[in-house]
Amino acid sequence: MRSIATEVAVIGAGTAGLNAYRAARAAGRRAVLIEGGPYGTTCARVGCMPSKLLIAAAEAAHALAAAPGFGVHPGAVRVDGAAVMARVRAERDRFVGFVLDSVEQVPVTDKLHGHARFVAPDCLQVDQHTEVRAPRVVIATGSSPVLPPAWLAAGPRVTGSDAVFDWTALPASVAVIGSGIIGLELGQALHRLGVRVALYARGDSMAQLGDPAVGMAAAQALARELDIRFHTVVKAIAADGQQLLVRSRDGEGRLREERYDHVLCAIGRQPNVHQLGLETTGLVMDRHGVPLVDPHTMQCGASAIFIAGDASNERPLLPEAVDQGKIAGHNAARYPQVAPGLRRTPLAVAFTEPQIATAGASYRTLCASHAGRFATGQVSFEDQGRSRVMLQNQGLLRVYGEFGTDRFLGAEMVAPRAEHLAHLLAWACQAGLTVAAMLDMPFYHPVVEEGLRTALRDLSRQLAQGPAPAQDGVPCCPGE
Ligand SMILES: Cc1cc2nc3c(=O)[nH]c(=O)nc-3n(C[C@H](O)[C@H](O)[C@H](O)COP(=O)(O)OP(=O)(O)OC[C@H]3O[C@@H](n4cnc5c(N)ncnc54)[C@H](O)[C@@H]3O)c2cc1C
Ligand SMILES: NC(=O)c1ccc[n+]([C@@H]2O[C@H](COP(=O)([O-])OP(=O)(O)OC[C@H]3O[C@@H](n4cnc5c(N)ncnc54)[C@H](O)[C@@H]3O)[C@@H](O)[C@H]2O)c1
Repeated sequence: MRSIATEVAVIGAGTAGLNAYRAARAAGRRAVLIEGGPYGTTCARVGCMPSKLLIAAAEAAHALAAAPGFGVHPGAVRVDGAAVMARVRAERDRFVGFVLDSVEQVPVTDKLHGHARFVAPDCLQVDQHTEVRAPRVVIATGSSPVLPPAWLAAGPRVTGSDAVFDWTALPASVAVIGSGIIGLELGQALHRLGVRVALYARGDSMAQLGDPAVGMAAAQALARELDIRFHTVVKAIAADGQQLLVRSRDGEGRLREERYDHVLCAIGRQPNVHQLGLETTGLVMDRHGVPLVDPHTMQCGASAIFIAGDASNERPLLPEAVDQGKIAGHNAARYPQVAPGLRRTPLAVAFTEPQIATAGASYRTLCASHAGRFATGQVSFEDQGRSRVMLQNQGLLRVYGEFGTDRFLGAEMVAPRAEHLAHLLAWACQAGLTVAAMLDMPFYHPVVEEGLRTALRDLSRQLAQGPAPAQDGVPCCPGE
């Protein structure tokens, strides 16, 4: 085994790792980037980009299906599944190509291929071929889908989301398990492309939502179109000829057996930290076995080990992987002089229709941090002018503000064009605006943002009334 020495070792050449490597080099350190799988990043190969390509095709099909509502009759619509998937794969490959170009810019001497694991806090072993001595390490190993072995045993047609983007045609039927972001985005897209989809949700949670009222509105809006089996647990999956037999039990205890061509398992992702030899590092772990990390410095305890991206299990989203990677790489280079980096207001968007978005503090966070100290304003999009014009008049937006300061705290929504509303709200939140200051901003007409203004006016009224007096026995969450 050969041995090399460097100043900063980065494990994983995904989005977080590439940003960490560049930040460490920019700070003047020698660095080595270690990658165990294919280059190209999860985002470009099997994440954000191919999923949005599939959704874009589904939106095109849906626009035709919705056209008669406007008196426009497009005639017989045919979805060419092979062509849909060919475009998804071709565009995906193009995006991956851009990442590969940037990896090419990394000098060969700074790149190492193989799986790294710690043998000591300052020493990594890469496969069986190289020992890397590094006084500072960034863990940027990403995450993997949770795939129960008992389900996988039913055969190769039980998969996580990665496999979908390599399909060369659309199957006739798919069972989607999980009502998180991946299950809802891909389940709705496949349904709109003509695939028979049933989505199994063990409860009634929807994507990242925690506000029960918004969650219910999302469940109603999506279930209008998609076959969602709420409170239904998948008990077993078995091979049945060319198909898969899914056995499930619903909330009333009824058992069902149904056949599908594929099962898409979307029950969450877990950080890739369990094969890293972390037991040799002395780091303190949380209950999931992920090292405890300072979210402002990305430093694990007082050690010279940093963690970034999905591996940190903090906010497993692309923009966070970029920011965390930069902070981790910069601080690894400066260790022991670490400093807080820029963490932005939380923002998350599920690209369903209507879109599901959260900005700023979530309802659940506020129930813990601001119990009885925040007010809620809301608007339904059912009668919102522009939304009705577009025949997209469904959804609910709830905005939260702080009693006493009038400060805007956050929002949860299922709404038309929520990606844009959520950006506005995240910016307002990060700028520390009060609700009154937000209402002083311009609102054009007729726009979906007028719905946001209605919700803010409602919030303003609730804030002016002050918190409701606490009542014995009544859970005192928001002042609503
Ligand atoms: C279907 C899907 C859709 C998504 N859509 C969105 C979206 O629309 N918007 C959004 O913001 N986010 C989205 N995400 C999330 C986003 O893709 C991730 O948060 C982001 O890509 C994580 O980047 P990362 O650098 O942490 O991990 P990765 O890009 O996965 O990089 C980790 C790298 O580490 C390597 N590695 C692992 N272990 C080792 C080891 N021991 N040694 C060496 N190398 C190792 C892996 O091979 C991998 O290349 C989506 C995710 C999925 C799955
Ligand atoms: N648009 C985006 O930004 C986007 C898109 C896709 C993925 N992502 C990222 O990827 C992450 C992973 O997505 P995900 O949807 O796999 O996970 P998730 O954590 O968002 O959702 C998993 C869902 O599966 C359910 N579940 C768990 N175990 C189950 C079981 N045994 N049976 C049935 N249901 C079960 C959970 O209750 C939850 O609703 C997301 O949290 C997000 O960070 C983001």
